[in-house]
Amino acid sequence: MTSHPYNRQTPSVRRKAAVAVIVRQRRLLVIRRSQNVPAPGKLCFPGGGIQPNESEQEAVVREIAEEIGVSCFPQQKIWHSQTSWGTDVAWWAAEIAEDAQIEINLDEVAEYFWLRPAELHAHVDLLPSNHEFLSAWKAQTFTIADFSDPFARHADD
Ligand SMILES: Nc1nc2c([nH]c(=O)n2[C@H]2C[C@H](O)[C@@H](COP(=O)(O)OP(=O)(O)OP(=O)(O)O)O2)c(=O)[nH]1
Repeated sequence: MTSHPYNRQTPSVRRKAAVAVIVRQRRLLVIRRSQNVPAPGKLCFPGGGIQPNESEQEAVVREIAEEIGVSCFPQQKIWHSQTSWGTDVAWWAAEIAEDAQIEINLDEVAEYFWLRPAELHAHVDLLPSNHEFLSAWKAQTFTIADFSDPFARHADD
């Protein structure tokens, strides 16, 4: 048996998820998953499973409201992947208001951070599929508006 964090899911059930990539001042909004959810303690983006009859954008909006208590505005689908445990993940660039007050739902989220892509890439607790996302970004498989060279050192870093 493999030991990935989601291996208790039935392989024949293809699940879909949508996550929000939220950027502020060259940093990404990252959550640490609580102890009550699969992959406890891992770092990832806010997001989650898409419910039946829900669009990817609707799932992003709902999950971000549930997890971090803010309104979120999906802008563009930037990537799509399939995890090693068979979940289809849609990666959406999304915005929150500059003055949005983040209030995490402690049932699902232990804490949140704003991290540079390089810091996240090097983090030992990063969810493996998010590592793949960062590698694809680094390889310019996709781009994110106003953030063309995410791993370059910057004067403000
Ligand atoms: N939330 C989130 N899920 C991610 C990321 N990267 C990634 O591969 N996933 C995968 C893990 C899961 O297979 C799926 C959604 O996970 P989840 O556990 O957050 O979703 P959820 O709370 O809605 O779970 P459920 O209620 O649908 O069972 O997407 C990410 O950055 N954030």
